[in-house]
Amino acid sequence: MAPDYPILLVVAAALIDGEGRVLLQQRAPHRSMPGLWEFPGGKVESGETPEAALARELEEELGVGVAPGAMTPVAFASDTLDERHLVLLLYMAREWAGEPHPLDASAIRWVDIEDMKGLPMPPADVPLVAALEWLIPLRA
Ligand SMILES: Nc1nc2c([nH]c(=O)n2[C@H]2C[C@H](O)[C@@H](COP(=O)(O)OP(=O)(O)OP(=O)(O)O)O2)c(=O)[nH]1
Repeated sequence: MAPDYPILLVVAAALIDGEGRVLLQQRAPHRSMPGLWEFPGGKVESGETPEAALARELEEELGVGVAPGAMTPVAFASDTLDERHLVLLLYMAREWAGEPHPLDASAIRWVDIEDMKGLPMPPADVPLVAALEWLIPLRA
């Protein structure tokens, strides 16, 4: 039987620009999984709703404001991570206030789905990329 690991609840966002590209950020050298590209977001703190946690993380990490009503839940990932079990809730947003800057990450970049498939990402993100491929309309 699998070990009884505690749940680690994480929220993340796929910010989508007018060309259907998604913003990814590169994990900093002092983090776990350094150098991997991820969706901006982070852990839900005690007493926080997922939407409040995501708004806080996007402000801290990118300096952008996203209203709770502008976040659409789209997919989740479930994966063992070290001695915890990660449950990651992915939201999509097409509107935000401010210009994103890498306040916490090594870098940010806008990528289309094909580019995203070629970037090193955390293992839990693989099914999320597949889900986004279905959700973001292909552009000619
Ligand atoms: N933000 C984000 N986190 C992700 C993704 N995929 C994935 O496995 N994670 C993991 C990495 C972290 O263990 C956790 C998010 O925690 P965090 O961002 O608040 O904290 P952190 O980088 O300091 O995490 P850590 O160094 O303590 O592991 O979720 C993703 O796409 N976005």
